[in-house]
Amino acid sequence: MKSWVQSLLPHILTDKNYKNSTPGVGKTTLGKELTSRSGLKRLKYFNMGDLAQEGQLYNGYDEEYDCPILDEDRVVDELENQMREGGTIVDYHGCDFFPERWFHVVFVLRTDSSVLYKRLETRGYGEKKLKDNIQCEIFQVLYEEAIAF
Ligand SMILES: Nc1ncnc2c1ncn2[C@@H]1O[C@H](COP(=O)(O)OP(=O)(O)O)[C@@H](O)[C@H]1O
Repeated sequence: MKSWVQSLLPHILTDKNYKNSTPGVGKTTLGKELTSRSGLKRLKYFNMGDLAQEGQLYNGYDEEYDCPILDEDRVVDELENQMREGGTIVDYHGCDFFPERWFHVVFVLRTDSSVLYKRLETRGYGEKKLKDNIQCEIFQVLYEEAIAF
């Protein structure tokens, strides 16, 4: 994934597995809701942001966007065994560095730009990060990425 896109977006839904979208569109909310409603054959939920933080799966820091840079190879290594089992929802903003064989379906969540703006503002995003994320949503960057996946 291009680093500027990676830094813009904090989180993909991946039985084989689901996920893909701009921050603030509702991936975490929906992912957890799906997991809680999945009954006895319960789906597993992985939030890539949390996973990366727990394992410190970073290979640098992006000063411009004030966020750590994900070490994609280590993330793939970390998830490989879990993904082989299936039944997993992966919550992340992009999908292009994940092996295609991991997923049955990728969902791209979308939110009206004005709603998204307020949500990201509430998160305390700086002006540049806020503006770039909104532009990313308007220009459908992650949607296009998912289509090409
Ligand atoms: N369907 C929805 N309707 C209204 N608010 C929502 C909905 N989904 C999420 N939200 C709210 O939007 C904010 C961002 O949701 P979140 O799930 O954290 O997004 P993401 O994981 O994509 O960053 C949260 O405050 C959440 O409560």
